[in-house]
Amino acid sequence: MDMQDVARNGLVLLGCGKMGSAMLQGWLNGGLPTASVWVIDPNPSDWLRATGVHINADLPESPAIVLIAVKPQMMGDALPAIAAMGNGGTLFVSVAAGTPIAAFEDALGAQSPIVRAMPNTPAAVGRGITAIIGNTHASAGDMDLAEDLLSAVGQVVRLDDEGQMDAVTGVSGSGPAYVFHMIECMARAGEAQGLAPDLAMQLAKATVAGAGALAEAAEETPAQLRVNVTSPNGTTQAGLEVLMNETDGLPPLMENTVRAAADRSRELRDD
Ligand SMILES: NC(=O)C1=CN([C@@H]2O[C@H](COP(=O)(O)OP(=O)(O)OC[C@H]3O[C@@H](n4cnc5c(N)ncnc54)[C@H](O)[C@@H]3O)[C@@H](O)[C@H]2O)C=CC1
Ligand SMILES: O=C(O)[C@@H]1CCC=N1
Repeated sequence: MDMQDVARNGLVLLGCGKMGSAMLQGWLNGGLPTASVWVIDPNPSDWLRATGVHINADLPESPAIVLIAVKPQMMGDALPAIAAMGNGGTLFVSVAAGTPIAAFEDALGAQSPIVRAMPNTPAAVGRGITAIIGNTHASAGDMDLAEDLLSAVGQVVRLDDEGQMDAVTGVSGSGPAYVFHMIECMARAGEAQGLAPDLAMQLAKATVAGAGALAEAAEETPAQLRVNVTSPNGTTQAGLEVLMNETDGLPPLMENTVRAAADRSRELRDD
């Protein structure tokens, strides 16, 4: 099965909030026909209504893919709507944080191919990164199909152990929020140094976006790129002495941040 089969047999999206919309936007931009998409969501957004996809309509009996993008806490209410598609040719892909593959096998049938994925919201502009792992019934073809689908909205990496998903969630699933907060903080700090709010925000956004693009494109490591900015005894050195402090700078703060998110992912499994 490939993306043409997805267009032919249909894609069902269970839950289309922030993450579901980010991915759907990427697929529609990439050419997936709206007529091939069925969304189940009790509260469809204006954006979703305007896309022209089927919303809360009769579902195809055997779609190529069901993408599950509801909150982990809503899973029990939401899964019965798609349970009849289990144990057939449909591939289930869940992006829910915390919810383990075993929970989907219980709800959708032990023979169902299931891929657990952790994407992130830059998928909306084709710049996401998604980690995936399949259950024993997910064939090589199923994994390739999941990778094809998710590659349409950014990079895909495969995990070999479901236990890695909590750490992945702490780094890249939640990570965009850390970076957005860094933009907010840089802009606020610029204001504190006398810049107008709009200018401070423009400088902060462009700096984070440009540094990210350079980090991705350059041959050098991020550490070397940092050194390239840092003139001896110059301004960057003065700033980094605060930011890189091992006691109260970014290293312990980021370690605690990622740990807290990963711990929460572990807790969600047990909720
Ligand atoms: N927002 C993010 O950055 C990321 C979110 N995720 C995961 O994606 C999933 C969705 O998260 P968000 O999109 O942020 O949440 P959200 O709250 O924006 O979207 C959830 C959607 O599910 C719908 N919904 C509620 N009950 C339903 C039901 N019974 N049947 C069908 N739809 C139902 C809601 O109306 C809403 O539109 C979560 O499991 C989360 O862990 C994963 C990676 C990143
Ligand atoms: O905050 C959350 O629980 C979800 C999972 C990763 C990003 N957002």
